Amino acid sequence: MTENEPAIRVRGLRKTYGALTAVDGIDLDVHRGETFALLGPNGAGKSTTIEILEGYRTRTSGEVAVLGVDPARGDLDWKARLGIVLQSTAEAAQMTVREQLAHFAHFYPDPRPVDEVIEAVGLTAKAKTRIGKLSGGQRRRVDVALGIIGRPELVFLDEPTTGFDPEARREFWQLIERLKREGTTILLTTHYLDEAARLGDRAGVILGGRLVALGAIDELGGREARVPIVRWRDAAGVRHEQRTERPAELVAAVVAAIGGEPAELEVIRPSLEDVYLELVGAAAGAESEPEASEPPEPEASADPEASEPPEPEASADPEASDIEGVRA
Ligand SMILES: Nc1ncnc2c1ncn2[C@@H]1O[C@H](COP(=O)(O)OP(=O)(O)OP(=O)(O)O)[C@@H](O)[C@H]1O
Repeated sequence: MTENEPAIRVRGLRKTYGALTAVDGIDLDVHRGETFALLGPNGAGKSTTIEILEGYRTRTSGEVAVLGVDPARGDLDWKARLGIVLQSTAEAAQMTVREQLAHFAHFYPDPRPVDEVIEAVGLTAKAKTRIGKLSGGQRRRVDVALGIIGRPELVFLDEPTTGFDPEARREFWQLIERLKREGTTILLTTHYLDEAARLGDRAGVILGGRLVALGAIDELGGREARVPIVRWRDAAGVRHEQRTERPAELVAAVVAAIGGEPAELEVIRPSLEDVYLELVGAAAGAESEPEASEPPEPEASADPEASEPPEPEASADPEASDIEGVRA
């Protein structure tokens, strides 16, 4: 792959499981060295997308290149350039943390030192503990450690901090920031919007298998969505709310008008979470309305089944069950 080629290039990606369309025509580039957050509610199609990129799932149609390689044809050398943290991983319960990491380090040409990785995920005190005896959050840290032990160019993190306590999440953020500084490309899915905002350079929101918003973290949803809101209560007790690009000016004017401190004054800058919830809410509202762009209308055909045309590739799916393949 060339310098300018994105780390991940996706065009028209579709995935159906029998009659269900889980991914419905996604176009996406993730640039080298960037941290991209893929956001969306449960069942939106994030894991399906990520697992296709990792080579763990076949796609129904579309083009995909990950580090210049089609994941459907990725060999072990290609896999060794990736770091993968799946949503859940079955580790060897009988092995200690250090044994497990040392075992996986052997699969890679230039692994990170085992103890350095153990420290980076905050498991130094548990290095000699059997994995079966770790807490859920501690096991998740082992998953993350396994994902980065091979010094990957590109890391896939599928809900990496689920089950972490707040302190562990902060430590994890520091670890990701370190990977970013080293130039690692990161594709992250998370339900924690503060995490996406803190770590992500850009984000995409996926809903019903479609990418409905894409952009820099602080621009997602458009400029309008980010305009600060000023709220206060006037001397008569009436509540006011106003959106303005110049909140300080407005507050100064209100103070001057009231002749003192306004009651219950708040200046709010909508967060990524506010914008995300608005996007998801708007899409849910639009879904209940008829879509002009998506025929057929009832009168378009005499065929009662014409509203759900069977698609050639949507028939028997050989992998409609579980993830195939193993970690590199
Ligand atoms: N192996 C499978 N067989 C059949 N349907 C599947 C399979 N895997 C996922 N699906 C369906 O595809 C859709 C997308 O699922 P996916 O796991 O990609 O969503 P997600 O966005 O990752 O959700 P979550 O946030 O809950 O992890 C869902 O409706 C899910 O039920």
